[in-house]
Order: sequence, then structure tokens, then C-alpha cells
Amino acid sequence: MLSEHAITVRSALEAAGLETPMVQNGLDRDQKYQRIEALMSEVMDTLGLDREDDSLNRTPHRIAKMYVDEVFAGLDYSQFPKMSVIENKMGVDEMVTVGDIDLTSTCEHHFVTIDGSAKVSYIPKDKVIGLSKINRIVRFFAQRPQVQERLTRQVLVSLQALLGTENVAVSIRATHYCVKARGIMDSNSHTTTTALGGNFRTDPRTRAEFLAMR
Ligand SMILES: Nc1nc2c(ncn2[C@@H]2O[C@H](COP(=O)(O)OP(=O)(O)OP(=O)(O)O)[C@@H](O)[C@H]2O)c(=O)[nH]1
Ligand SMILES: [Zn+2]
Repeated sequence: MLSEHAITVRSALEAAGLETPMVQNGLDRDQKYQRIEALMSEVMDTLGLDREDDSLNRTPHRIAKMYVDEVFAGLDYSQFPKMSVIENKMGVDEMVTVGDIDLTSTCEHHFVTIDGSAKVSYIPKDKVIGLSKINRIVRFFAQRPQVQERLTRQVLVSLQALLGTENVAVSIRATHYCVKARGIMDSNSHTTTTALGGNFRTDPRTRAEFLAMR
């Protein structure tokens, strides 16, 4: 059973063409565990690793657990965090910003880490959201195979749908380990992506205030 908020978010992403590309394979959690464990055993055998070794023998199981329950848990909307969205009785009409949100995700091209932080602002209309829920939404979408641009927009559109306003802005700055630890091996570069809605897009002062904020 999905929560009402999970359904709202999923519908908004589908309508915006921003849902992570997925197919329904009908596998339940235990079946995913078993299959990934078996396939990772094959990967290790293929690499010539000794799975009898006491340090290696539970690695296929650990990876299955890590994919299903941890780093890719956000593929499952039943894991969407419980939201507290309340009426804006206080009449807040100024920008609310949560900065320095820890973000660890996984690059969908190489399945290695994306390590960074996010900043999210919104200007309340009829609703305000519990602050920690913003962090939790970032975490939920980070727990998928991602490209940073999609992750940024998924957070934007989810909050717009939950808060009933276009006035949301998201910025993510991250280091991609597929750039740092392999390939070009650049350990200094980082990537910033921004997704702006409503006034953040149309009003240069609102945009500048958001971008300048830590
Ligand atoms: N736009 C975007 N690209 C990403 C992201 N994460 C990784 N990439 C890039 O995806 C690209 C995949 O390119 P390919 O040429 O197919 O893969 P590759 O041969 O492993 O590329 P190199 O990393 O250049 O060795 C690389 O340029 C990655 O840097 C992301 O979040 N957004
Ligand atoms: Zn990559």
C-alpha cells in the first residue's frame, strides 16, 4: 500500500516525464535478494575471486542487501517517507531554505557513488512542510541509480506537488566517483545542477537570493 503522498509524487513525476526509467518485473523483495546474490556470485567467480574466503563469502549477500534495502531503496514507492504537510496558518510568505543537505547517490552509468549536498528553498502558499521531510525527499530520490540533473528535477517536482506551489528551487553540488576514481580520474571537479520553479525562475531577485544563500 502506497501513501497518499507517494501517489501524489509518483503521478507528478510521470506527468512531467521525470520518472526513473523502470520496468515491472514482478519480483518481490526476497526474489530480488536471491537473484542479485546469485548474479553477484557469478560476477565474483568471473573475476576469479575465491568466494570460499571468509572475508568474501558473504559479499554477494551484502551487495543484494545494499542494492535492495539501502542504496536503491528509493526505487520502491512503499519506502517513500512519511510526510507532514500542514496548513500555512502562520501566513508564511517568505523563502524557507534548507541548506547543506547531505546527499549520497549512485551514478546510473557506472553504479558508483555521487557524493554531495543539496539546497532547497520554497515560498509557502497554502501549505508548509516539516523541515526534515525536505531532507528525506532528497534522500529518497538519491537512493536510486541517478543522473544529477534528473535527481535535481525529481526533488523539485515532488515538492511542487506536495506543497501546491510552483515556487520551489533546488540546487545540488556533487562529486561523481565515476569521474574521480576511474575514467578521467579528476579528483577536484564537481558538478552543480539547479532546478527552479515559479518566482525562482521568473524573478531575477528571488533567483539571486536563492543562489547566493548557503
Ligand atoms: N549528465 C550527466 N552525466 C553523468 C552523470 N554521472 C556520470 N555522467 C557521465 O556519463 C557519461 C557516460 O559516458 P560514456 O562515454 O558512455 O562512459 P565512459 O566510457 O565510462 O566515459 P568516461 O567516464 O569518460 O570514461 C560520462 O561522461 C560520465 O561522466 C550525471 O549525473 N549527469
Ligand atoms: Zn558514472
